[in-house]
Amino acid sequence: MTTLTTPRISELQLREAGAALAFEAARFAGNGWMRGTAGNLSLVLDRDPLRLAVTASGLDKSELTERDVVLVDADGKSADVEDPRRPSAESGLHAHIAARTGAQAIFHVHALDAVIAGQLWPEGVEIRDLEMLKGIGHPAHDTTVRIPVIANDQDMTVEAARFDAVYVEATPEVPEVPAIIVAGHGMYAWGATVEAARHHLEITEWLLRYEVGIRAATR
Ligand SMILES: CSC[C@@H](O)[C@@H](O)C(=O)COP(=O)(O)O
Ligand SMILES: [Zn+2]
Repeated sequence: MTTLTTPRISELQLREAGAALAFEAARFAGNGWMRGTAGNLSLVLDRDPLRLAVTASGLDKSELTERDVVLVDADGKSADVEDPRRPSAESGLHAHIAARTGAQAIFHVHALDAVIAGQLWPEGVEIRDLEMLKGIGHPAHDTTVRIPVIANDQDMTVEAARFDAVYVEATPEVPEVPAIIVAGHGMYAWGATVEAARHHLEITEWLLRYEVGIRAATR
């Protein structure tokens, strides 16, 4: 059995996280958002110190099993000395989003509409007057919600800094926007539970699909 460097996290916890993430990945792959090896998913298992289960790198995301996760630390580095597998190349940004937002689940997919939206609106995608906005915690009317866009980089410390430059924390009046687009790459969404992160991902993708579609239809 693997000896985890964080004794509070058991092999069973890691497997359960792996099973939950494999289930979500199969669903998202079915939507065409995780083609081939694209995308990665994570779940926070401990806060102090921060530990996440993140999908292992380079795997076909449509056929993950409960074993296909790696335990990582706050820098996105493997926290399991005995696990030879590489965690997702984007683990560092997952860990940063978990730390910065307090989210428990962070999902990254290569949804095509997110990439097109990031190209069309590099300053952020402004959305208003759609009922589906309520699905990411915002009013359907009389307010404009901006999905932030950051540039792509292979260095996750660069991406983390770009995240901080656009992320707006919730206030008592205005909730956070639980999603971000990475230009030329894909999108991230997060939430307090696996289900909340999934809902935020699916609803944001719908909103982006609408914006891209209405733009094409009215040109
Ligand atoms: C077509 S895979 C592109 C990868 O570089 C990356 O962006 C990605 O989403 C998957 O990386 P991974 O390291 O497997 O988690
Ligand atoms: Zn990616």
